[in-house]
Amino acid sequence: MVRMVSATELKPTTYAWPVETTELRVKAGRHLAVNGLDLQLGTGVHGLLGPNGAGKTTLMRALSTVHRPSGGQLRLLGEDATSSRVLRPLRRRLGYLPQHFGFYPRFTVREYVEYMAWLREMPKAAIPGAVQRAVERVGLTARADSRLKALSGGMLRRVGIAQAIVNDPDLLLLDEPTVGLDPEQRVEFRTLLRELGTDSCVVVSTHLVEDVVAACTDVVLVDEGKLVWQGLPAALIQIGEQGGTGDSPAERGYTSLLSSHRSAS
Ligand SMILES: Nc1ncnc2c1ncn2[C@@H]1O[C@H](COP(=O)(O)OP(=O)(O)OP(=O)(O)O)[C@@H](O)[C@H]1O
Repeated sequence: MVRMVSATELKPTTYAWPVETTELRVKAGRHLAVNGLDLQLGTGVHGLLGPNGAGKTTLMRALSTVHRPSGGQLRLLGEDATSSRVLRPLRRRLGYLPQHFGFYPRFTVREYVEYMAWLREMPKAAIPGAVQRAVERVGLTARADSRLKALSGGMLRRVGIAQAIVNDPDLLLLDEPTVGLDPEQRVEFRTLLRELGTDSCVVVSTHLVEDVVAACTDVVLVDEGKLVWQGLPAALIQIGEQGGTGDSPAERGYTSLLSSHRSAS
């Protein structure tokens, strides 16, 4: 089959990093949950790790443009994401699965993903095919016409992933996407992540270090709203081979990096 290549795909990329933050500060309520974060993320799958309260969800909300930073710089896909002028075209190129996403229980899977495609201002004629592809990619073809209220928690999470990828985003943000997925689905999801990361920037927030090692090209560790460490999964494993607590080298690498960061600060 011959695929049509759009003008957008042929346009040269004029930015070095799909995500670039400098001294980024973002509030959650009155709390400065992201507190001076410097980060550069390229094409690939970035696993965002950190303990409870580290600021991962707040960062994801800022990257998705839902939450406006209170200071510092945020550049997304080459645009200054703090400028309201660029938000609308920028949002068409983003995909976001929030930690808790709202939905209308009486919508079917297909109707919901269609609705999200429409909100992202996709061309009308492209929507039915894009919805079908997204639903197939998350393994929900057989349930495409089921109402959301009839789905299990893991299936709903997969619907959330489908709506996030329906517009083939250049920047895809997934906040704890594997919560509630059964082991078989998690393995399939890792394959999907690897595919998505070949030509876009994917940021996945998770507590599952093994998912990061299996599917990510880059590890980003944050604590108290700051960057603690960034590197290859293999480097995390290597650190874990020298010490730390946990059931796998990657987990030991994670705990070891966090404890040396905490004792240094
Ligand atoms: N609405 C709010 N008001 C005040 N503080 C908040 C609010 N939301 C989050 N916080 C605080 O901001 C910090 C970062 O929260 P955030 O949810 O971003 O962390 P997280 O890394 O996603 O945590 P988890 O792994 O538990 O999901 C925490 O200390 C949290 O208590």
